[in-house]
This record gives sequence, C-alpha cells and structure tokens, in this order.
Amino acid sequence: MSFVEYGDTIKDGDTAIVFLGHESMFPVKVQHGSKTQTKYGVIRHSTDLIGKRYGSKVTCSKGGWVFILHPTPELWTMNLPHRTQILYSTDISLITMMLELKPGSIVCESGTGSGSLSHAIIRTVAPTGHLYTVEFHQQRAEKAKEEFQEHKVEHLVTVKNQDVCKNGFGVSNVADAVFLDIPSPWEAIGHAKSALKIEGGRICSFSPCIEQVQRTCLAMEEHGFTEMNTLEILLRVYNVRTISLQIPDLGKAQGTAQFKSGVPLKEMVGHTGYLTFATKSLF
Ligand SMILES: C[S@@+](CC[C@H](N)C(=O)[O-])C[C@H]1O[C@@H](n2cnc3c(N)ncnc32)[C@H](O)[C@@H]1O
Repeated sequence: MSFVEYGDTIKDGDTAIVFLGHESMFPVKVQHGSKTQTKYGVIRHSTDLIGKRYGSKVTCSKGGWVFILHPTPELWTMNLPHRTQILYSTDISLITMMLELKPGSIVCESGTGSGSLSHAIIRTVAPTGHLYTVEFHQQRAEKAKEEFQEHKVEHLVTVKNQDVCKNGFGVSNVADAVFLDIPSPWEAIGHAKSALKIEGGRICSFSPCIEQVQRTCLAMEEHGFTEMNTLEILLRVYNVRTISLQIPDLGKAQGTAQFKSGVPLKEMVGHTGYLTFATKSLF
C-alpha cells in the first residue's frame, strides 16, 4: 500500500480505513498480532486483515461487518488525526485546479499543519514531482514526516522545520506553484516569489479573514504578481427525498401524489476561508 499506488492486498504496516458507514470510519495501522475494537466487535489484524483484498467485507467478533478500504488522500482528509485546522476536499479540489498541479509539478507549501492538503498535493504531483512543505512547529513537522514515511510517499516530499516568513522554503527558482495557509501570508510573499521558477508560476493563499486577504493582495501586488483573484467555495448538499404534494383540483383527480425531489440540507458548512490566487509573470 502507498498513498500514490494502489495495492491489492492488505499488508503488515499498511494504513487502512475501517469503514462502518459514510458517517463512521477511522484509520488503522495494520500490525501482526494487533486487534482493533469496533462497535461490531474485534477485528484481529493477523487473521481478519493481512492477506485480504482491499475492499473486503470483514466480519467482526460480534457478527457485524465492516469494509476495509485502501487509503486515499480524500479518505485521509476525512479521518486524519487533527493537530490543526485542516483543508477539506472542496477547497483542495479548487486549489489543485487553479494552481494547475499535475504529475511532475514542483510545489512549495506552508504550513504543513496536519498534512491534509500535503497528501492531496503529493498524490497529484507523483510520480516525478515534489512537495517542499515548511512547518515551524517542531512536533507537527516531525509527525508529518513520520506519516509520509508510513504512507510510503517520503520520496515525494521534503519537510522543513522553519519559519517560512523568516527563512522561506529552502529552495529557489524551482516551484511551479506555492501554497500558503499561515496566519500572516503577506510576510511570506517575497519568499514565495523566490521559490517560484524564474519564468513564472502560480500562488495561492488561504485565509479565513478578509483583512488577511487585503494585506496579502497588497503584498502580492508589491511583488509584481498579476491575475489576482479571490474565491470562496461553498458546498450545497442536496438530499433526494420522496415528497407528497396535493394534486391541483382541476375537476377530476383528487388527493396527493408522490414526487422525488432534491431538497437542500437545512444546515450547510459555511465559510471556511478565502482562496487568493495570482500568477508570477516575467514582465
Ligand atoms: C491551519 S494549519 C495548516 C493546515 C494544512 N493546510 C492542512 O490541510 O492540514 C497552519 C499551520 O501553519 C503553521 N505556521 C504558522 N505560521 C508559520 C510560519 N511562519 N512558518 C511555518 N509554519 C507556520 C502552524 O504551526 C500550523 O501548523
């Protein structure tokens, strides 16, 4: 198993996703001799997991069953241990598209945080690209490194434990794209410009507050970035329901009829943050 290559069977040392339902799943580190408790009973790694195919239905000790899924960056985002606020797949998908990331891209990111975005970037730029990710909190940087090793993507990522606003990304003129998710991104715009390729590239900064966006835009302008654009993405989820409606009284039919209808959820995830994109141009 690796987060960038699909493996058919579950192996000792893999990170697998135990899927109990859409609202209930968790990651598990597969280890010979280990056991995992679920509400359906125990899963014994040696007999129930190792050697089974990913996607298998596994019966737990109390007779209930779960699916064991191959990890993906999307599942990891939904299940990872939170050490910070994280970016979710809705924002990540826009970031990936607007930064024009693809296999082979070189990307700089700060801060690493819980590694949610990092895993998605790594999967996109594999097998020939690279992510340079900078995190000034020592334990977070170390934990991220450890997870990248466990997920067998360490050859695609370099973790640096330093302050990006003071020391930058540790690389010059190599990046196709730079992503910032830090409280004062305007202090890192100069370093982002130096990390980007001489001939140009894309930058994105994520900030929850509009005042941060204003300062970041001013800094981007000062450093000659162009095509500046700030977007906010809101996800509106619809439930498909069967509803009953009164039949209009046109003289014949009476009563109610049943229809399928798409009904938006009463509550939706609100503002996460503003995404400011810009281009480093040669001129
Ligand atoms: C909100 S989290 C990033 C979450 C990440 N995007 C994810 O999806 O998991 C922000 C991180 O930036 C780090 N950070 C803040 N300022 C920094 C700086 N100047 N240099 C490096 N890291 C910084 C924090 O320690 C924190 O871990």
